[in-house]
Amino acid sequence: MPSLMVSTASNSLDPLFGASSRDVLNNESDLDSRGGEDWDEIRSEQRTLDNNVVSSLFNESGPVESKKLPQAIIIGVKKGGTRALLEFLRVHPDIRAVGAEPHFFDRNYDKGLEWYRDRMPETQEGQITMEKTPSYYVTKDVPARIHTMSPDTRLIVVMTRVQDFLGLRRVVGHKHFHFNPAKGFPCLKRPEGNSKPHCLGKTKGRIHPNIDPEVVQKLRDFYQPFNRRFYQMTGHDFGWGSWS
Ligand SMILES: Nc1ncnc2c1ncn2[C@@H]1O[C@H](COP(=O)(O)OS(=O)(=O)O)[C@@H](OP(=O)(O)O)[C@H]1O
Repeated sequence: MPSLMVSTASNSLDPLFGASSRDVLNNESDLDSRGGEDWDEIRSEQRTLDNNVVSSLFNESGPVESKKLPQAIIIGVKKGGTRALLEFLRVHPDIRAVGAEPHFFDRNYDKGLEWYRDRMPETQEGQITMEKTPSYYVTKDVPARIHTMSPDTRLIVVMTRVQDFLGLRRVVGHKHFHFNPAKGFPCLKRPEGNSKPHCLGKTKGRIHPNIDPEVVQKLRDFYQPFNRRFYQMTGHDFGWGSWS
């Protein structure tokens, strides 16, 4: 299970963004934000989840709702399981999230905060508004921009293992998940009823190529000093590169 790093926008993430890393991944195909089949698939996944899972946990006759700027943003990392994390989080009744990646702080910043707010779902008092755009992690201007919006925004980075965060009530648990051996990861299921568990689509759970062990070793050696710096910053040794 991936883990999370949680920070607030007042904690600078600049050390993570070397000048050369600026926008380095923005030209890659972005399966969560491009048009076409993947997009449709995610939109339809979104609808299914909204209809089948989330809405069943909401009280329709609740107080008046309004759109708010996000208090928590999953900013990375790409391919770190950010979609799964967001979908799992939004099962919680105190979390409302926008399905599509808004890319506000990297690509759409000139559209302004009202444009951004308008992308967000309606929320009731006490609910947390969230979004995820993993390319924020590799865009140098993003931390300062989020800080300008609100220094209290929670920034979430998927690392290697899950910890408690956001101070949520314990509502979501094992009963909401089913491990799918073919996919190799857990999928959402409704705790009540016996409908089929809902897995994210074919862009998740790709078959990985075998990588030459020499190349793997080169990558480990290359990243070792960066990992060490990161362990120092976070005060936690993640042990990356030490497994065989
Ligand atoms: N439970 C669950 N559901 C769905 N996907 C899961 C899950 N757990 C991990 N993963 C793996 O997360 C990888 C995709 O990460 P992201 O959603 O962050 O991708 S993206 O950057 O937004 O395109 C993707 O990895 P790859 O298949 O290697 O691409 C998924 O397999």
